[in-house]
Amino acid sequence: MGDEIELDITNVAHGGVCVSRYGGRVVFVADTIPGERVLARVTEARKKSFVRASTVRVITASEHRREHVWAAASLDRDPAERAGGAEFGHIDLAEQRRLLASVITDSLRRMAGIEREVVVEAAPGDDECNGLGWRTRISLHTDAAGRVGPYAARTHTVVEVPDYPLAHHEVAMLTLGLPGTVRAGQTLDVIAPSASPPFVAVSEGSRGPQRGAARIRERVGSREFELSKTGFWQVHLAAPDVLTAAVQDAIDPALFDPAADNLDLYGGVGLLAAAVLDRFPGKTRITTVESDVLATECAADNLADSPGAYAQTGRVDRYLANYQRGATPAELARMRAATIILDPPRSGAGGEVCAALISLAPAQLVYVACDPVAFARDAATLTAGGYTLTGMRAFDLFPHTHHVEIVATLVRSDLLGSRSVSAE
Ligand SMILES: C[S@@+](CC[C@H](N)C(=O)[O-])C[C@H]1O[C@@H](n2cnc3c(N)ncnc32)[C@H](O)[C@@H]1O
Repeated sequence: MGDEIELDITNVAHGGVCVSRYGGRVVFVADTIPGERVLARVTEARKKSFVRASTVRVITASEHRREHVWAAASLDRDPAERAGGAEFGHIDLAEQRRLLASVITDSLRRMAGIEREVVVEAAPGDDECNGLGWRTRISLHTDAAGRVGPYAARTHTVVEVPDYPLAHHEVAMLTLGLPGTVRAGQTLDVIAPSASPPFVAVSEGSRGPQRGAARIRERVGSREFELSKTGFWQVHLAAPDVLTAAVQDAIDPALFDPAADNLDLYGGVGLLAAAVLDRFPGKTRITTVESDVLATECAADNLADSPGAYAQTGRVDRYLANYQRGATPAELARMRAATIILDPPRSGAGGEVCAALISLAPAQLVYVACDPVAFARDAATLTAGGYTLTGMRAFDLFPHTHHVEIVATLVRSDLLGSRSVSAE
């Protein structure tokens, strides 16, 4: 710990760090780029197999190195004081996307044995503003010394910063007038919805505020969605539109049966169910399954104009297990004809949910993933269980960070090339 060592950086790893080797051990190095030689300080050495380090000085710079978009996260600060949340901000945007693509490709090859190239696509408008101003939500924290700010990278240490260049301008404006009477251990969620006034929600602890009945509104195309004040919503300004269009494109229309038991798993307030209903208007049936009661109530209201839409509160694993236990032969047939959208949290759907999906055997899955490694693990299970990855796109919905969104189609392998599928 604390040693400074010279390292040749060979590769990018998942999590916004790069890889080097030193004395036979793998080193995960922050704030660098493959191809660079850097002086790095060891910040964690608890494990035998690897250590962590942060770049202190660049000895040989990559051609892709740029001045960091956020001075508070740059090499000018001591590693312990660098703001978290912009770990790729020193790399040009095109190279950031190539690195994200290689993490996706490598994960799929290594974990699922799937060879597939992918291009990480920019969100509309991001290239024009160098990937800044997209965050409609930020979480800040407070400490006993009276500091208010983000956590330093990979820590729970609050650091003060003079600006928030990734934040939407309404969020950035609000950070200038944060409540002056904060106490240690509070979280301040600064939020700029697209169809409600911006606001700050103050809560105790780092687990986010208690949700209340108060709602805000977000606009996506010609639709408006209600959600509880600090409920889940896509963070990038353009993400709801981008994901709506991507999910609509990802559904194979030849395999879509409006009368099937179509599902929007991890459905939140119904954004992706609405995408399905708008793509296949009329009598389409779809149920959102979401564990957050307030989000489900909002989903029911948001989808109320579609008679075939239903919102169910519950954990996805339990919902699928109950379905399997109680389904009639007709229901099982409607499930085999179904299109299932799933948009799980970062940890992915996991083995139990994938096993239930394999057993229920819906015609096609549209998997929206925010973690390439969790996605690759689930893709391995699903492809071993009778699905084929037929399409995959990736989107840079978190510029200057290591996060990336994947939208993939997995079709039941016996249906490949089918002209249509029906529950009848
Ligand atoms: C990535 S968000 C997606 C929400 C929605 N699809 C959207 O785009 O707005 C994941 C959602 O899954 C919910 N969730 C997390 N674990 C769950 C589980 N085991 N069962 C059901 N919902 C879950 C969260 O509350 C959250 O709303």
